Amino acid sequence: MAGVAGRLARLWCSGALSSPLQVTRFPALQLHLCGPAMRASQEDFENATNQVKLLKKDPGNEVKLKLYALYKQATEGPCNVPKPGVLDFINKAKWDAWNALGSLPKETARHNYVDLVSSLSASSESSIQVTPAADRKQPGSDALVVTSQDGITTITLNRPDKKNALTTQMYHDIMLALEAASKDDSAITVLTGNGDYYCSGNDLTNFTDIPPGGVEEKARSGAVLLRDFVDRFIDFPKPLVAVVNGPAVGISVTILGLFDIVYATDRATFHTPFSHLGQSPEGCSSYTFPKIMGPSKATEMLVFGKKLTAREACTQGLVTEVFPDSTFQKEVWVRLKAYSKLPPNAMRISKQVIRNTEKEKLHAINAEESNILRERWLSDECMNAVVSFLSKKAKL
Ligand SMILES: CCCC/C=C/CC(=O)SCCNC(=O)CCNC(=O)[C@H](O)C(C)(C)COP(=O)(O)OP(=O)(O)OC[C@H]1O[C@@H](n2cnc3c(N)ncnc32)[C@H](O)[C@@H]1OP(=O)(O)O
Repeated sequence: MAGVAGRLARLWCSGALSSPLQVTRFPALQLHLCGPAMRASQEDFENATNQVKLLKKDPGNEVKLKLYALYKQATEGPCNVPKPGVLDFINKAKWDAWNALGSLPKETARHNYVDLVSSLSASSESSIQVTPAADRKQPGSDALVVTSQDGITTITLNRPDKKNALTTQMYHDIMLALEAASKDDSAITVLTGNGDYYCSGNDLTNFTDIPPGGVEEKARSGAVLLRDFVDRFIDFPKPLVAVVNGPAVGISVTILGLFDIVYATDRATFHTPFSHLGQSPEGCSSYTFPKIMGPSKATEMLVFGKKLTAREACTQGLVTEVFPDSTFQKEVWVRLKAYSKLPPNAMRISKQVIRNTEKEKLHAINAEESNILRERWLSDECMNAVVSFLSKKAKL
């Protein structure tokens, strides 16, 4: 074990692996994206600040500076902070852009910001429509976008360049988002992905961020995180819908057994390659999958890593309905908007009637699966698989 851990550490030090730190797609936008919550009367403006996060293409520094300046002017008024030093290039460029707007009124700046974002959105072909609740707080990073509209709270995985792989930060943010969604006034909660993938599962670079306590401590804290994460899905009180917009891998597949409805594009695939990765099932799939599809079909997926097409997953009961990719978004959202108009308390209580008898059992299974995985993560089989992927030698 120490040998493989050492190889992992050496590979990391050699720079062969990518950084374990959260990669932010448009770092220059951070300041304005983290701005204060807007009032309801500024809904268009708030929508625009969210749409910026879903742009598929980096708009370039010039546009980012314009967005930054307009955001500052719209929210704080004319620039009256001290000019940064000449060597502080980035902050000076931002200051110059803001200062150049002179005494432009806040309302005009807001209007110009919305116009600029909508022109960028149109050219970036984003397929996701976003209108957040006026007072919704966004999670701590751009990798997750939470919106609320038409009685539906939507949690969107937003790391398309990494196939929406889940970083440690994203697990925490999803937990926070679920917590907030369980209390907000929406009737239905949706999890979906931005880009061509739904989710490629656990971000394998999570394994490279070894704390001072070493790999044992890493495995222990990973198991705690996993257990907490899955517990939130077990306990989620409202109808929970997965809108599977593309291929799904690993934990994003296993937790589908805890969703109430799973809609998939016909482009989606469902893959749980745990043996290939030296790992074992999580997300309560060791219980839900045999129950949903029978033990032998579950074994093909969870033990032998058989990848299912959307239609196969539907035949086996993991997916509720499959839609042609060309009409997927339209059909699914029309359907969900209609469902979201049903009486929310009745839906919540009916879900409880269906799910509550199993809750205790699911929590016990989650605890057991997390413990077993903690051991697996320390195995040579797992470490070799991770090293292999991170050194670009292997893909699924
Ligand atoms: C709390 C802890 C819980 C832990 C439990 C979880 C269990 C699991 O989820 S196990 C499943 C883990 N996932 C994987 O093993 C998938 C690994 N990825 C791949 O095999 C391929 O990337 C994939 C088949 C998904 C897509 O292949 P391609 O279409 O050829 O795309 P790329 O490989 O070029 O991917 C683009 C870009 O994204 C990075 N990527 C994708 N998935 C992951 C991932 N899971 N972890 C880290 N990085 C990922 C990939 O490396 C590419 O990055 P760049 O090379 O920097 O562009």
